[in-house]
Amino acid sequence: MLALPVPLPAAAALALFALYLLITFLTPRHHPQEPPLVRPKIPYFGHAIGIFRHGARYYSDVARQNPHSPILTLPLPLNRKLYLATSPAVISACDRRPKTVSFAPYVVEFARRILACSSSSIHLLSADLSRDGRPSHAGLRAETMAVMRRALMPGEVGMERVVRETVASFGRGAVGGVVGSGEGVGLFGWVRKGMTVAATDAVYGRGGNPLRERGVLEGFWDVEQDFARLGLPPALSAVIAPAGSRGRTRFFQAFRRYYASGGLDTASHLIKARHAVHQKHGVAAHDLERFDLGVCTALLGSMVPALGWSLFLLFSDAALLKRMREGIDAFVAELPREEDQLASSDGDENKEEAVPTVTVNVREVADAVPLLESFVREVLRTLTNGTSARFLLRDTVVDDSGSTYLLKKGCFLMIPAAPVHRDAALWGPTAEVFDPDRFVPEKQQQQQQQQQQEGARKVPASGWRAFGGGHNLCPGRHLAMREMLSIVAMMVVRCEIEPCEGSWRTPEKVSHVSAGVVMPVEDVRVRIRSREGAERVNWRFVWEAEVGGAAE
Ligand code: HEM
Repeated sequence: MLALPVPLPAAAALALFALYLLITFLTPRHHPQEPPLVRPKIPYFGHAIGIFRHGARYYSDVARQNPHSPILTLPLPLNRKLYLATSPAVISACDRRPKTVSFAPYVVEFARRILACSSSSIHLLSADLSRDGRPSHAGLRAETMAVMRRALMPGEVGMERVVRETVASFGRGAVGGVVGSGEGVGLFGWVRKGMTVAATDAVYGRGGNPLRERGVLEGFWDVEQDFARLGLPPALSAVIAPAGSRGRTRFFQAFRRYYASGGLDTASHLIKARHAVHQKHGVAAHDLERFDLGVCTALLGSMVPALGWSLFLLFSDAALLKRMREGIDAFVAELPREEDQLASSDGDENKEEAVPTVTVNVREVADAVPLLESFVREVLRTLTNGTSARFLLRDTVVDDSGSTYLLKKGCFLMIPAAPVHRDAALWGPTAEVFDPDRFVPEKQQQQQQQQQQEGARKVPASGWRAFGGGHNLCPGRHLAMREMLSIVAMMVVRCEIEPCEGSWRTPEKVSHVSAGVVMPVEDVRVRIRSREGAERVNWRFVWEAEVGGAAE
């Protein structure tokens, strides 16, 4: 019999020792000045598994379990480290250092893994980070963001048009489609389809909108669902995320046809301005369609669940709906009705009747009914699960109430919004409660006075982070708020939403990497019908000075 050179228990011990050495070697060292270390429950891999499985919710859970420090260190496999910042002071300190606490490396990784861009585009994006880590102001990424920020500024004609067309299209397509049919629909699925079509029609042009091609809309949402898995190497992601991989390919093909067939001619200023920057920097033709996956993710990823939850939380709360309706109905009742439009009545061409046109300026509604904006802000406060992701390009020191923390070059930094939004030290004892009146000015004043009397801290601007913060603060925030306020106001005026089951049931929530707002695990079956008297009106919901805009 062949004798083993080493007895079995000794070999096992040796192997374990080698593994221990390997893990020790690959476990990052912790400097005493760095934020306190949180060891994972499953040695070595624990945090990585948690992040992969639970996304942003994992950060909130770790923060909740470790309330003693405003910033924490999470060791990751392969010698990597992630800092988790949760206090407004540390967060503001990080936000103030965009050159060293940078988002740019994530953009490069996103383009490489999710958009699967060619090496030439990766090179162009990487050029935004010069050798010493300072972002360049003339690179592809910096210029693209600059034109996007400009195009999405309040008051920009293009931006106003996008809001108006999105709201009108949602009214025409989504509301017009279900009202009167009497059929049950899944509320969140209905919002998803209606908003995807409406928002992309407004941005890419209705005629050539690639999201209207068969299967592309569904494919896009499969990509969002499989987002984390699509970041793996393509051969692997095709196996473990087949729906997302197919959806991504279908999306790219549809956008390739869009550019090839001159779809850009009818696009919004936002898309045309981005395209001009791409041309200027020589982005390869086959990468154009890939960057649009990034645009659609930003445009819809958070907006769709946020709108779905807004409608759910409003229509499932009879008392809240009543208060909202009283305010908005009173405002709308005062508006002039233009009786000059004739419409044929229900297919009978000989019988025509006058249909009044009512133009509702939602900015004025929001001024007259502060509950509307307060409600939407509270939806975002309580259901946001977004995370500002950053990368340390140099060693940096940040402080909080006299304590200083060293953040090392090459580490990740995550700023999840949820722990800040649920911090009782900022929001008071009702921090965890959904309070639609929280942001109504009178209530805010009362709260501030009370906080002053109790010597408590005022909620700082960085305490509400639904749209992130600092240099990378969401440039679509005005668009998003205007569209949400307009669509909520329109639904209040025009529709009734009732649960098919007889009573409302709140769905469980899950967080997805690509969405800044939690998603429902299951949809809620509802019936949507027109409010009595609302169907024979030609409604126009506009924002601010666009009273001359196109009617539905
Ligand atoms: C309710 C809807 C929305 C929410 C909650 C939301 C939230 C966010 C958050 C949390 C970030 C990351 C900010 C950071 O890193 O600190 C972000 C970034 C971004 N958002 Fe939004 N967003 C919404 C709608 C939109 C819309 C409609 C657009 C329009 C295109 C948009 C475009 C962008 C872009 C381009 C970025 C990247 C900014 C950069 O790289 O500097 N977002 N958004």
